[in-house]
Amino acid sequence: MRNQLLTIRGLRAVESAFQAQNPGQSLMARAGEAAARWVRELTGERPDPILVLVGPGNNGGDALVCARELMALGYGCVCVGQPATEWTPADAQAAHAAFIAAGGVLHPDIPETSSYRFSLIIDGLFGIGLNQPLSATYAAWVEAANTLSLLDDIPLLALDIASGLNSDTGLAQDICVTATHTLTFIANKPGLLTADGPDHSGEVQVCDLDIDPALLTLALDNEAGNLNDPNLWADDLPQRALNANKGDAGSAGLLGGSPSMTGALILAARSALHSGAGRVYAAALGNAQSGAPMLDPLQPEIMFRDPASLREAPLTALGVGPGLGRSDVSRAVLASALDFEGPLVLDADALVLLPTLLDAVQQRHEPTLLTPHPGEAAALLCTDIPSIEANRIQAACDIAAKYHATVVLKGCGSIIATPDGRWWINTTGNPGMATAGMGDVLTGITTALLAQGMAPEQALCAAVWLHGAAADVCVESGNLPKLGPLGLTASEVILAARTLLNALI
Ligand SMILES: NC(=O)C1=CN([C@@H]2O[C@H](COP(=O)(O)OP(=O)(O)OC[C@H]3O[C@@H](n4cnc5c(N)ncnc54)[C@H](O)[C@@H]3O)[C@@H](O)[C@H]2O)[C@@H](O)CC1
Ligand SMILES: [K+]
Repeated sequence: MRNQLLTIRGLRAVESAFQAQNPGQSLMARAGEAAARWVRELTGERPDPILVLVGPGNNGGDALVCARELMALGYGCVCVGQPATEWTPADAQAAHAAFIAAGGVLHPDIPETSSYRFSLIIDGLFGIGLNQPLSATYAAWVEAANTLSLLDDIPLLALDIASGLNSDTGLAQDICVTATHTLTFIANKPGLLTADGPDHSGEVQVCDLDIDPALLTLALDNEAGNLNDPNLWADDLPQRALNANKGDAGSAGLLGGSPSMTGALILAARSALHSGAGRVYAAALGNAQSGAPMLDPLQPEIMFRDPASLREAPLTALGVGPGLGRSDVSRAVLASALDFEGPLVLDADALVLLPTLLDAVQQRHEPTLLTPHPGEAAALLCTDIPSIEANRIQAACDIAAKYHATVVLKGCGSIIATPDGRWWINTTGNPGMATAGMGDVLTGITTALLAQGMAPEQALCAAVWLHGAAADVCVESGNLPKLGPLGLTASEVILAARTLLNALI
């Protein structure tokens, strides 16, 4: 259950099902109490006052329940918000009434803090009900909260989701809370994990409010996704029998490397080799006279072929695109690769050329996997990058459906999607990966796992997870030497991914 990612529609369905099954019980009380518990952990007993920002709906109700709990324990709370009106939702009205009855005061604005400091800020302005830009007053409170948190190093705890962040898409409004912690209710949400979400959510804890898991499963709609987690695919990772020979571990082919971009092909091939493929073949566009490599001196295990003869090798998976270029020759090579009767990974320039070969890719009988970054995704859907980033999950699902392919839309919170509309969000990885060659490494890992017999969905989820986790290992502060985020190289990620892969089998 903890791996499920619910859209707003799914969350509303769970809420309704809960209310139908448990009339009179308040999820808001559970949410507010859980928030107060985390505040106590974060601040310790009897700290300086806590600033509580209270919005007009149920998110504000959560904040008032939390404030009332804290006040009962002797905490000073400075609560800022508008009084309840006839339009305030019923649960939130009850929270307002109980707060006032307990002696609480709602301030119309954030008071001057020159004589004291806050120990923590609670963002209870908006949750999943946010459906328009923040008005001037709320925007001013958000900016003040962000500034106080940053300048005074104060924890900023968002209830459910940072105000200003879209729970489905992870898109932040121009003014949006930058939380250091988020306590999210019922289930995890895609908007916390992709696009702007991670930058605005801080440390995320999921509080399921003790909802019966069966009810959650029943109420799930077909839009729900999951976290990409090793439990989904670790059992499917390649195994080596004691009696194995290299033929049992598959043969990965990599095709690309036009004259000015041979490095991309070499990185992909090295990555496939270090991810367990029994044999790795690489073919660069051009010929020896035009400078195409026929040997990688640092990795002489890779067998180079020319593009025309690559398919004569006993390939069990083929990756096309790293350094492919966009020339007529590149397109012709790609068109011919679409006939490959085995799993095919398409990346980089192959993706940019693919819209002109739509029929051919749709008609493939064997699995196709696409690994676009947002720019390549825009080319695949004949749109622009902002349209892709506006709804990354939708974009990944649209590409998967259009090209009949298993897809990863790379970026912060990579989205893996299948043609039947299922999707996962990957949470490994870090900004150190924003460097040339990283995508080629992912192509190599994916092609190698497919070559060794993994199914497309599992292979892509595993490759994306390993790729990000390897980069995380490289930059983790406990691990010396610290290899990034600045200056992390794709080559270093290849080696770390090998270590993680072997730790998981
Ligand atoms: N309904 C339930 O069963 C539960 C709801 N919970 C809380 O309730 C939240 C959802 O509550 P609501 O649906 O009341 O929505 P919110 O509290 O997120 O938003 C309040 C209302 O403000 C209005 N609004 C949206 N954007 C605005 C803007 N920019 N400026 C001014 N007004 C705006 C909308 O009409 C919205 O309904 C969740 O995120 C969660 O925090 C929790 O208490 C758990 C249980
Ligand atoms: K909030």
